[in-house]
Amino acid sequence: MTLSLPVSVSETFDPSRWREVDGFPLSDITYHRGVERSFEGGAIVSERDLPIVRIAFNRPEVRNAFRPETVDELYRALDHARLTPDVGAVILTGNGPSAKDGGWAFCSGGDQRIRGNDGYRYDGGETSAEHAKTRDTINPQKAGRLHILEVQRLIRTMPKVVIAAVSGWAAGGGHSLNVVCDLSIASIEHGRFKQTDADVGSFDGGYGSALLARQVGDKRAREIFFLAREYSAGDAASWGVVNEAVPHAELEAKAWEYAETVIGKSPQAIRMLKFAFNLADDGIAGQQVFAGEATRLAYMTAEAVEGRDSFLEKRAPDWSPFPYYA
Ligand SMILES: CC(C)(COP(=O)(O)OP(=O)(O)OC[C@H]1O[C@@H](n2cnc3c(N)ncnc32)[C@H](O)[C@@H]1OP(=O)(O)O)[C@@H](O)C(=O)NCCC(=O)NCCSC(=O)CCC(=O)c1ccccc1C(=O)O
Repeated sequence: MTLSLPVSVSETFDPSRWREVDGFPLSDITYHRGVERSFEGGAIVSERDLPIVRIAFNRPEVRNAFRPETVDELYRALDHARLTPDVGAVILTGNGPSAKDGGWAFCSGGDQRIRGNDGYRYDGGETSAEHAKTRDTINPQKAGRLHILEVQRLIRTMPKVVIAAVSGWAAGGGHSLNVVCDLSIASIEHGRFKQTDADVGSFDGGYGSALLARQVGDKRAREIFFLAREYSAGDAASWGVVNEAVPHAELEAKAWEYAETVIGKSPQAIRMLKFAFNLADDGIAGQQVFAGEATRLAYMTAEAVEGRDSFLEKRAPDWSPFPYYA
């Protein structure tokens, strides 16, 4: 097999770090796995997977707005990353710039052109031209969806660290996606933030507002939603909406650095910490996720093995070797 670099998908993308993930027919996002390569005379002689993936919105001409197909693809890629046991960190970003006007976006939320009364509508396939997709091209057979909220829950509950690399606009539902990611880095030149939900008659009354208030404080969160004013990457860093603002050219390298640091830690400790951070805010659902991991740990003990084996061997369990710790 000849090893080669992947096609570049964004000006911020470094093909030497990534390979395309096979088996995913994608149109609205891109999905790559981090690799370490060795070269001889300019040719790649070997390639080793690293525990990092890169998932990116790929609709730069509409500021990376999402339609139901985008959300389906995003969910599938994130879930694949969740289930891949040797992946520990996910970088979520937006490809760019727009070929139309050079603008950059992380994500501008739901695609307003195909918003119906019951949610966002699937494409009817009448046109493949991205810019011609309007409410007249939707598929009338398929119900509207608001399943970006399922993506939010997946990011929140996946036992891996999701790092937002905010390459441009984070607006509306894109603003909320940044909020729900575990860590965030924004481009100083192009990272711009605006919570436009109330401008277009939408409202993220879940993580997008509640977690934002945790991050920036209640008054500031209300300001961001009620006034819907644009704010900069610098503001976002000083308010706690992102961890750091860095020069655009360094954005993905910084995200990689964060991911590399995270995967240098104990997978179990990171998993337990992420779920512990979520627990109080997520109520019983958060407790369930944390307790699920605690159960996995318990299954690894001789005490739990004795419980299973005694059942299978049709005998009374012998708990005597196991102290009542205090
Ligand atoms: C993001 C902007 C501020 C960028 O402004 P600017 O740089 O001046 O670029 P524009 O010229 O406006 O845009 C370029 C081009 O892109 C098109 N476009 C941009 N955003 C969208 C979009 N969201 N949908 C469709 N098209 C978009 C724009 O029309 C231009 O196209 P041309 O053909 O070239 O003219 C600015 O673009 C902007 O404000 N965009 C809209 C932001 C917005 O309001 N988004 C929707 C918020 S509501 C939402 O996201 C709902 C999400 C959801 O599903 C949900 C469901 C249930 C509960 C909660 C949620 C949730 O909020 O998450």
